[in-house]
This record gives sequence, C-alpha cells and structure tokens, in this order.
Amino acid sequence: MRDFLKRLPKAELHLHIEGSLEPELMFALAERNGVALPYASVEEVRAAYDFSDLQSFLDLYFQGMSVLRTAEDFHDLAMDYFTRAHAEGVVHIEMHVDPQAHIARGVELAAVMEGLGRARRRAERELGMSTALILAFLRDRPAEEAMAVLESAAPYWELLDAVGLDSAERGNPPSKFVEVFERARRLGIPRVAHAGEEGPPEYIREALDQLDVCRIDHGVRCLEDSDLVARLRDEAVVLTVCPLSNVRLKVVETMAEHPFPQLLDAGLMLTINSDDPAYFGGGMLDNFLACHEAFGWSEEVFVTLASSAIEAAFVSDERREELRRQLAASRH
Ligand code: HPA
Ligand SMILES: [Zn+2]
Repeated sequence: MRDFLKRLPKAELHLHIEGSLEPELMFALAERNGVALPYASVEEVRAAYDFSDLQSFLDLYFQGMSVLRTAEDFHDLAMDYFTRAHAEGVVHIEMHVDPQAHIARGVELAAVMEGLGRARRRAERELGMSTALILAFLRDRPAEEAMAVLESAAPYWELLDAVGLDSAERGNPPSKFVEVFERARRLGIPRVAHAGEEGPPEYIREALDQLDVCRIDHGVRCLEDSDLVARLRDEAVVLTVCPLSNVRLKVVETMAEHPFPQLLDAGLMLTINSDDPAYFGGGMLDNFLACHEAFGWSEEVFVTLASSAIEAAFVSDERREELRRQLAASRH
C-alpha cells in the first residue's frame, strides 16, 4: 500500500508554507540572519511541538517563522518543501501564505512574493509540479488590516489563485471579514476559508453565505449539524481535511476517532492534506498512510480522494486534464 500511495499523484490543497519550515532549515536561516532562537538544538525544537490546541501551535508557528527575512529565505523555504513533497508523489501544491505575520516583523510583502514566486517557477521547471498561491488573512487581527493587505497586494493580484482565512478561529467568525472577501470577489479572486476546525458549524455556514467561499478548509465539525452536512453534500462543497493536524491540535484524540469515515459516509467531497507538515508529524504521504492504518481503506477510496483534489484544484483546464491522465496511469 505504501508504494501505491506514494505513486498516487497527489494534489495538496491545504498547506501553510510557513508551516513547512523544518527545524533544520529554521536553524540554518537563524544563523544566516543572526536571529536568536530559544532552542539549543533541532531535537529541542521538535520536543517543544507538544500542542494542547490550535493557539498553542500558533504561538510556536509565529515564533518559528521569525527566521524568514529575505526573498531568498522564502525561496529556500518553499523549494525545501516542494522537493520533499515531489519525492512523496505530490504533483500539485496550493500554499497559503500569511503576509500579515511577516509585514508585522518589518518584512516587505515584495520579499515574500518574490521569493515564493521564484520557487514556484523552479518547481514547475525542474520538478514538473504545478503550484497555486492563497493569500491568507489572520482572523484574530482586525478586518481593516486584512483589507489594507489586500490593497497593498495590488501588484500581485494577478498571481493570486485565492484569498483565505486562517489563525485563531474561536471568537473570530467569518462574518468579521465580509467586506474584505467582497472586495476579493469584485476583483475576481476566488475565496476559501478555514472553518469548523475548532469553531462551530455556524462558522462553516457563515463562510458559505457571507464570504462566498468555494472550499472549506478543515470543516470537520460540520458533523454536529445534519442540515449543514446535507447542504455541503448537495452543493458538493470540498472540504480540505488534515487528519494528522486534527490529532496534533487535539481536535480529535486519536486517528481511530477521526471523523473522516463519517464524512465519507455522508457523501461529502473530501481531500487529504498536511496543513503544517513540519509541526504535525508528517507530509502528504504520512497523512495518506495514517488514514490507511486507521481506517483500512482500499486503493479505490484513495483514488476517489486524490481525484476530488484534482477536480477542486486551482489549475488550468489543460493542467487538470494532465493530472487526470497521471491519476489514471498510476492505477496500472
Ligand atoms: O491549522 C491551522 N488552523 C488555523 N490557522 C492556521 N495557520 C496555520 N495552520 C493553521
Ligand atoms: Zn490550515
């Protein structure tokens, strides 16, 4: 099964590029930039990744990314992840980036976009991968700040495949960002949002009704509301589920208790994603393997999930056809 899952052409729709920062690269960049880290070793960093909830992770996530300062750093961060993902059979990656977390530290948006842009072009040229970029707003920051970031990103609007919404969910409902998402809609930029990870099903409804999103990131708590589940099924809304993330952030206690099988039984459109692979114990292949071990799914189930990701990806018609062909070929 491992060989099959590795060979399967996997499209990743939910990945925070800052969450792909492995401790080894964190140390290398800290040295390059003269940034002090509160850890003595790579082992110490990994030992600190013992989270009790989303906020306890976010604290270390924002601290870790403090080593990212220049365009070169963002290039190296993304290439490091793209190379690893490529080796696991990932063929397409849609990355969230959190500009506010960098601008607040005095890093210019231009450095972030230039570095990621260079890595994206290299991934396409050298690894044959496609990538997409999702500019995410930090929902625990004011909506006015998100609007200012969207406006300041004007030189890059053409490069954006979507805007997203992430960070601390509870107490920060999607409705807080109606105007920002309406602005994105008028600019013709697609929209996604994290909802129903730690927050209630109502936040999923708000994201659909008030932010007009085409996908829900996480969304696992929809199961608490049967009317909402029926709606997600009827409207074929894709959920980008992140199994190992949910366990590490204690959304669920164990993989065995993860509601992925119930979501599948409900007829929802689902995808498997890594979220923050450097922090949550593994990348795409590890997430696929964890599902195989916990749920004993057949190859057919994984093909269905991989196909859903291809169909929901922000890619051209030509690229989608190519990914469909790769998926069909991987089955022989
Ligand atoms: O899993 C997450 N949830 C919310 N915000 C995030 N930012 C990075 N990862 C996450
Ligand atoms: Zn996420």
